[in-house]
Amino acid sequence: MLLQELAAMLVISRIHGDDTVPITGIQTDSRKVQQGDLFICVPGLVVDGHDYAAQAIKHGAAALVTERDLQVSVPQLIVKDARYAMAALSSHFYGYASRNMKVIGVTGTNGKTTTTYLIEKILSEQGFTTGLMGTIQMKIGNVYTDAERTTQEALDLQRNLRLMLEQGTDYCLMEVSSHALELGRVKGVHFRSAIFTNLTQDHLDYHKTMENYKAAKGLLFSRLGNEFTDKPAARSFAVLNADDPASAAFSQMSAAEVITYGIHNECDVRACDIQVKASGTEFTLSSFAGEAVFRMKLVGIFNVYNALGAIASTLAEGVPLEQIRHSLEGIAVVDGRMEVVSGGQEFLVLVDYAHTPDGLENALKTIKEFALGKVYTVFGCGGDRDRSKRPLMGQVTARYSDYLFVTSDNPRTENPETILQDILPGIKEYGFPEEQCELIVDRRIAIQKAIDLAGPNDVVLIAGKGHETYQEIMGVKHDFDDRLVAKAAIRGKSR
Ligand SMILES: CC(=O)N[C@H]1[C@@H](OP(=O)(O)OP(=O)(O)OC[C@H]2O[C@@H](n3ccc(=O)[nH]c3=O)[C@H](O)[C@@H]2O)O[C@H](CO)[C@@H](O)[C@@H]1O[C@H](C)C(=O)N[C@@H](C)C(=O)N[C@H](CCC(=O)O)C(=O)O
Ligand SMILES: Nc1ncnc2c1ncn2[C@@H]1O[C@H](COP(=O)(O)OP(=O)(O)OP(=O)(O)O)[C@@H](O)[C@H]1O
Ligand SMILES: N[C@H](CCC[C@H](N)C(=O)O)C(=O)O
Ligand SMILES: [Mg+2]
Repeated sequence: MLLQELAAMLVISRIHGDDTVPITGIQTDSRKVQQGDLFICVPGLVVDGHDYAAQAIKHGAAALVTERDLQVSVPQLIVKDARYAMAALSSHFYGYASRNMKVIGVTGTNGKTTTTYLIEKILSEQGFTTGLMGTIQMKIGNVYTDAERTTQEALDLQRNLRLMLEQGTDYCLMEVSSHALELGRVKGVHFRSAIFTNLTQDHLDYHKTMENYKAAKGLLFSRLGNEFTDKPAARSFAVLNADDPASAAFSQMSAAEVITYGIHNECDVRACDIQVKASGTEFTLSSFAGEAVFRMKLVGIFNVYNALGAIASTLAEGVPLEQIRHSLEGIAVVDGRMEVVSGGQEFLVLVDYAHTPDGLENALKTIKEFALGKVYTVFGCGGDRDRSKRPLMGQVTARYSDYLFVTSDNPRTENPETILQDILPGIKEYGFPEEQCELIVDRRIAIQKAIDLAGPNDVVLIAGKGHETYQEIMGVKHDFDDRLVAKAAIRGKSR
């Protein structure tokens, strides 16, 4: 493709130098540039991509996209907004793949990964080829790769959507984070439907206020369904949680057909007679497509919400209710979400990815519904992330636990001890007994202690890391898997 063809994607742009230079690839990281690539200089929050232009040229960049004239030897496409250019040029370069498959986006504070997994299971069992993009991994065809981020940058995202299309993908299930919406990572993606799970506190380090955070989530819905069509395959749907107050605004800003789900408020797909047990969850579903009793192995009332979002969106795709039920009942666990660790012990050990105040409250409330003995909670808070959620996480764990082990969860560049001290005020404020709370920086020791203390009928919740297989300290990822550490602790339990 010639540089001039890409330049034509932006009205406000000008080329310095030869506009007929061929472009064979696009890169935004100078370290990855190869001969013939177009290097887009992105001004970041940490460094400025313009400072890496020389390195990109040294690696063979055929041209640059910049926000200012850099006086360089290669042709330059000067644009107003490099991030916008990244989305627009990548969409064009990779042939607008999302227009030729159905992309289902899931946004919300908690439940995105789970909901995408449930939908993926239902649709693949209908014989559709599915792709996944989210926190745990990406699936293209039958190949799974570990994910670095929940939602990729526009360049990688467009490239991967293209690869999915080439593998014959019918449906791409995509987690859409608020960072992604705010930073324009999904600009240009044509969404078939968008699902909203819930909005509670997280990421205030980045968004600053809950209003901004909500507005970022809203972007997904404001872009849906701008035309009516008599072709069912071309319609779009906004699938909203009727029990979350943010849904009203999202409903208003979307032109797509709205389908609501929930438990408490009036809605289109509703669960009632819910029973939560350690072995699973049961509920009766009433919907525009009929009624059915669901007996899921997934634990927790929050998983009823995730199931409802999945049911509503797949009913919209025309999947028969009975088959949705069959698929959902077949799912034993979503990796690292309320995952049972068994080593023959007389108490229940659960590894869960709850890493927000609301996520923890949901996980613990669920445990309280079936726990016969005491509840031991091992948890921490991520470094370089929303600090204001730390005391709130302390408070909520104190409310529902008998023993607390406050420990590290990816301190990243922060001092681990400081993070624990940020959590403590919430625990104290609740009036939690001091002798039942320990601050232990080493997560392995914290897990061992909780398991050593637990007795018959007790429950140990190890929260925050779920599927993660590392502990990130000072930019280094050390091997660490809560499930393996818990298993070893059960084996080594001091009697
Ligand atoms: C806040 C945020 O999302 N930041 C992302 C953003 O960073 P940035 O704009 O500050 O970029 P930067 O690091 O300053 O670099 C600027 C440019 O210089 C380039 N560069 C840099 C160094 C070099 O040697 N050569 C070079 O060309 C970079 O490739 C980049 O294009 O662009 C970077 C490059 O793509 C991302 O790595 C970075 O993600 C950071 C690491 C991150 O941690 N993001 C998290 C918060 C995130 O996105 N989380 C969400 C939500 C999680 C959830 O709730 O599930 C997610 O979707 O994962
Ligand atoms: N619908 C829900 N409502 C509240 N909490 C939930 C819900 N679903 C899951 N959780 C809790 O949140 C944790 C994370 O779930 P999941 O990974 O599905 O969310 P996510 O939105 O993908 O998170 P992330 O923002 O990290 O990508 C779970 O382990 C569980 O404790
Ligand atoms: N996607 C979330 C995951 C947090 C998981 C937790 N283990 C942590 O490191 O804080 C984030 O980046 O904020
Ligand atoms: Mg996720």
